[in-house]
Amino acid sequence: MRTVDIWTNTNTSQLTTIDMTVSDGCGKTLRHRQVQHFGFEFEYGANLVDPNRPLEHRPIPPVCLTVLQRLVESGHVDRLSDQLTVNRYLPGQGIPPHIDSHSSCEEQLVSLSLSAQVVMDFRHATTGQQRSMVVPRRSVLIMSGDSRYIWTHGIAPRKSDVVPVTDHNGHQCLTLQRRDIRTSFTFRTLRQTPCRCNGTRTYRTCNNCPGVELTPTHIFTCPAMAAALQKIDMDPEQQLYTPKIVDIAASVIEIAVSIAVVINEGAEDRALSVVEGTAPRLMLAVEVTKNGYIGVKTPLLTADIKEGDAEVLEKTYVHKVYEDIASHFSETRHSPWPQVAQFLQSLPTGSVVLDAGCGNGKYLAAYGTSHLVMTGCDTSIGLLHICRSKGQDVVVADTTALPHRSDSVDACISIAVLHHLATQEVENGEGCVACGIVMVELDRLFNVSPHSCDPAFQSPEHLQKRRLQALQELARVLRPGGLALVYVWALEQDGPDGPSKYLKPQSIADPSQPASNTILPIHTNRTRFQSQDLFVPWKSKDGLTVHHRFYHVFTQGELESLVEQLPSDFKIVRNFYDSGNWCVVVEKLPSTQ
Ligand SMILES: O=C(O)CCC(=O)C(=O)O
Ligand SMILES: [Fe+2]
Repeated sequence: MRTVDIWTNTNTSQLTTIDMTVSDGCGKTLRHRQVQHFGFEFEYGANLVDPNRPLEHRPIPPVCLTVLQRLVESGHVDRLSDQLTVNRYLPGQGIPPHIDSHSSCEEQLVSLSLSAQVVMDFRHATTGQQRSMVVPRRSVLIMSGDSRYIWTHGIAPRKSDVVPVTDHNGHQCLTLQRRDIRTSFTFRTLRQTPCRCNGTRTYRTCNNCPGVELTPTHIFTCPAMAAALQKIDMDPEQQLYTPKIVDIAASVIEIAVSIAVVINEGAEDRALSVVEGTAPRLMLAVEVTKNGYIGVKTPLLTADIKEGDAEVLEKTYVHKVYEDIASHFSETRHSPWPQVAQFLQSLPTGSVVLDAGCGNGKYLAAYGTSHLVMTGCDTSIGLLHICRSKGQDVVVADTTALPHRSDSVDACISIAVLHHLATQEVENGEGCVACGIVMVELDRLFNVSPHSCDPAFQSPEHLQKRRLQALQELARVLRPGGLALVYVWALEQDGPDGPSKYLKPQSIADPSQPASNTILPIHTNRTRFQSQDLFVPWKSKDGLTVHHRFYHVFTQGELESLVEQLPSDFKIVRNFYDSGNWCVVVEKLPSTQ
């Protein structure tokens, strides 16, 4: 795969002549994006081009062919196309993973990107290998060979992408970049020569229904699927789409062969619509490989990703990572921190205590706490399994939306949780100062109204919103007179007793400037933090995979200023620094009524 820049000396303004209005049946507003076809219609649902139905009144605009001609002349593309699809994506929209039909279209696919960059995800249909690639604005992506036939391509429906960048010190970092409206031009050529794949790519026959092809539609109507789910005591419409999907997928697939989405030959729009009708959160993708074999199973995050940057960061770089590393992480988390244990030990006998973000439950059974009634919650199913195996009382819950009743617990602890909550404060160097959205000239040419940033995004309250929300939830569930202990990781790793144990003995202060807000640096473990928002790497046990966890490390006073935003019946009774963490004990004042 190569990306090619062809824009130098090209008059891109001519492309404004492309009419995106949805007027004559060739344009469509799909759930995911707006689409316009030229030359022939590419029928996304059926994944085919009908060669007998040319769009006579809608030929490919000459200006588009001129651009393509340049690519032919430069030897990048082998011929001019006869079919063009223009896709326009708003931030939050995408295209499901798919392989464009090869029975209808020749091998080479050309996709021209205007307006804004996006991250495109590729996945190898047989090995499951995944690659994400930034497709720059004003670039041409040419797919042929394996990238055309064996790798699926897709754009996740979200409002921002995490992309690799190099900071001013030459360090590799990841940065969160908001998406902007993007328009792509996909050129296809109707098939005239036999496909190289020799027709091996067919749907597999359903194990349950002899002679019936396992198309996406069939998967959702096959009685075997419902029966298989029943066998493992699952309601197909409800529980299938829970975070548990990762654990249960393997056993279900053994029984039913296939559940959920088949990504195949562009029939994905249909498959996904079936799923989205019933799936608010997670879905399972089953890929059909080149040989019609149903293989890779992948949990995909869907709807929630659209909600905003903070959720993207937390879901991808906190929740998913803890899910992936749960057992290894748990092995490294044994000893309760002494001051947390002391706090628990000091509580009156019979106190009901909530550990919000309990991880592997190390405080739920800490030494000297048998006089307490402990309950925990976390987002990681893997870690909660570990708690359950120890007989601990836990539920799945996000700390920003606790399921517990108001005024219901005598005390709560939130240890090393708030610093995983992201906000929208990550900025981009260009464009709007508050959110980094950059308007580029082509958007205006396409008649899109200029970006105007929501002023609410700029207020300090907004920037702290999710961390404050978590504190508010602790405050809500606490009974009047109850106490909450909160620990967050400190930016400052040098306390009154010298450098924290986290730092390597030889670690020296980094002389470089703190990284600007535009990038989220990848932190070097056991060194001092250079930035408040960062990714902290976690190496898998075999050393082969590095996961990145998002952190917002707190500066001195930041936690207190959050607590001060709680209603006036909350009072800080103690604030202190403990081994690289900022800590507060907060009391919900007894009711005066
Ligand atoms: O927007 C893009 O670049 C990809 C479009 C695409 O994959 C398609 O139309 O089949
Ligand atoms: Fe495609």
